[in-house]
Amino acid sequence: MIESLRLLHDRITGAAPPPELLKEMTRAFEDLAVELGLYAVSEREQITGHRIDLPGRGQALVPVFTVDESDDEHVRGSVRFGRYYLGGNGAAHGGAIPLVFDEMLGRLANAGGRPISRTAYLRVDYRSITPLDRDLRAEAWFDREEGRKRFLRGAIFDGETRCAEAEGLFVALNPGQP
Ligand SMILES: CCCCCCCCCCCC(=O)SCCNC(=O)CCNC(=O)[C@H](O)C(C)(C)COP(=O)(O)OP(=O)(O)OC[C@H]1O[C@@H](n2cnc3c(N)ncnc32)[C@H](O)[C@@H]1OP(=O)(O)O
Repeated sequence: MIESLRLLHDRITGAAPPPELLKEMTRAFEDLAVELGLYAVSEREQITGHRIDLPGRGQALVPVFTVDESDDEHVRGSVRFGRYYLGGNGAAHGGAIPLVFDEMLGRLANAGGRPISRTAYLRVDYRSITPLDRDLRAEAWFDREEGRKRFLRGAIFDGETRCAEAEGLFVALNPGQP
């Protein structure tokens, strides 16, 4: 379902249907929303975002980061920004790119049986435009650890071109911390 939703996001962003069809589709979306509302659950019971076996954890917010190889200190894979993430002139939106870094760095920060941490800061440098509809190489790695503080870095490449890079601080949560 989430795969279909991602496709729908891309198609809606890139389409200009006639008004009658728009009305018809709007009604269909509203009907779906009403039906899903009948099955509302708590955060703990929800499926999306909790399915680590599915692309993008089965959530539709963040572009899917596909892991090719990983260990406790490093992860390497690919990411593709669909039309939904358009900023302008074929380039991904500057707010969409940190979503990917937060996901990549955050998952690595919490990998290897480490206690759960949260993002304290995420700094992103945009080195070149990040093109849509291309498989981009994405990497994240541990830089250093100081007590509860975990410093991680990451980068996204289009071929040899460095599109964006990031540094994030993740702080391990104390017991009982939300
Ligand atoms: C299937 C599931 C998969 C799940 C896979 C999920 C992957 C996605 C992961 C996404 C992760 C997120 O987006 S999490 C959501 C976004 N982040 C948040 O909402 C976090 C909100 N902020 C907080 O909760 C808090 O500020 C914390 C936890 C980050 C830190 O608070 P704290 O625990 O009280 O600790 P505190 O004493 O303030 O700080 C500890 C040390 O860190 C330093 N420090 C703290 N913040 C900063 C900062 N912004 N910049 C510099 N340094 C900082 C302090 O100076 C201190 O250094 P020193 O004096 O010790 O040297």
